[in-house]
Amino acid sequence: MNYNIYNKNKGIYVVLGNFDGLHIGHMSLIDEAVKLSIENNCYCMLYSFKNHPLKLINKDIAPKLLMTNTNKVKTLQKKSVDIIKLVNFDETLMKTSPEDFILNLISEYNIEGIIVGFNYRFGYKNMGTIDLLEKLSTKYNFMLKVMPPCKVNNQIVSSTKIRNLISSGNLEEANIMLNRKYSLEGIVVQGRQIGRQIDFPTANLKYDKDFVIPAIGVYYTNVEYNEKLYRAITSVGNNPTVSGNKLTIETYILDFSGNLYDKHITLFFIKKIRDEKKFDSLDALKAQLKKDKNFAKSQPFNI
Ligand SMILES: Cc1cc2nc3c(=O)[nH]c(=O)nc-3n(C[C@H](O)[C@H](O)[C@H](O)COP(=O)(O)O)c2cc1C
Ligand SMILES: Nc1ncnc2c1ncn2[C@@H]1O[C@H](COP(=O)(O)OP(=O)(O)OP(=O)(O)O)[C@@H](O)[C@H]1O
Repeated sequence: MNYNIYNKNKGIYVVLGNFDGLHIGHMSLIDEAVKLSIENNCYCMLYSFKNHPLKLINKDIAPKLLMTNTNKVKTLQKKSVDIIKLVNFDETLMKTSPEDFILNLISEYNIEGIIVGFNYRFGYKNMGTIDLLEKLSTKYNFMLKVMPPCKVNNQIVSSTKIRNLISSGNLEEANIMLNRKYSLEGIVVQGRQIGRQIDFPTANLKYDKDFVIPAIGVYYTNVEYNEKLYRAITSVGNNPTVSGNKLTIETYILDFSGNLYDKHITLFFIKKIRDEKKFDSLDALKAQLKKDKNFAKSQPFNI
């Protein structure tokens, strides 16, 4: 991770972009960079930002995120990316012109090649285009590879598209574009303890509001706790039956008993089962939960 420990005489193939979610489009760039670096006895580097640029530029329209930096780094390490550089997107960086952005990069690192996607934009006000990057590659003598759009069902995969799919409850399609199951993680906190009265104790997730929350509804999920995986059903909702007044993410874990308060869990969202409903009684809710549980039992582990 630390460039200082690398051999500065060895060249670097670098991928540039935001990379929120590391979806299959992002991965096509990363796979290409890994391949080129191996073929040319160079390093492979991902150069990106710690914080989403829009958080600084206009925080009102900054998107909710798909992935933590910790998980991003873990995934990239598994992919054999040698150098992962996540820089702070600050005022100075924001005001850097497209040419200076590239100049800074090639003066700091021994860049052999740059790999970007077909729609990559860079520098102040996103003024840098692929056309400009091509000119700069000749001027400053680096190789440039522009990857074609990666599509699913004829739709171009993007972080924005995936965020919209998740927040509208289409986890199955989002998961195809991510090539993994969308997950949220956090600590389990106390709820109102109504669940246990109807034999469905639930783990209430203390979720981080910076990340994309799936649409209100009930989901088949898998839960990772203590390095073990369980089938589960998760409600994302306001719990109208018990007059809830805030959005909670509550999970009933099959084949599990024990105290989860203050414990860390990861929820993998696999598919939406149904919409949230206001039931006339707790018994009616319980009857529905039994059905949801039976559905989960019939599903394979899926992460
Ligand atoms: C899989 C699952 C599905 C649920 N579906 C609904 C629902 O459709 N309508 C509703 O009002 N509450 C629903 N709930 C929420 C329950 O009302 C809630 O879990 C229960 O009140 C327990 O809350 P507590 O953890 O605060 O004790 C669901 C909970 C789970 C785990
Ligand atoms: N579907 C795709 N196919 C090929 N390259 C892609 C694809 N999506 C993004 N890229 C490339 O990956 C890099 C990172 O892009 P970026 O993080 O902006 O992705 P994005 O998914 O398009 O995000 P957003 O939806 O926020 O615009 C860029 O070089 C971009 O061109």
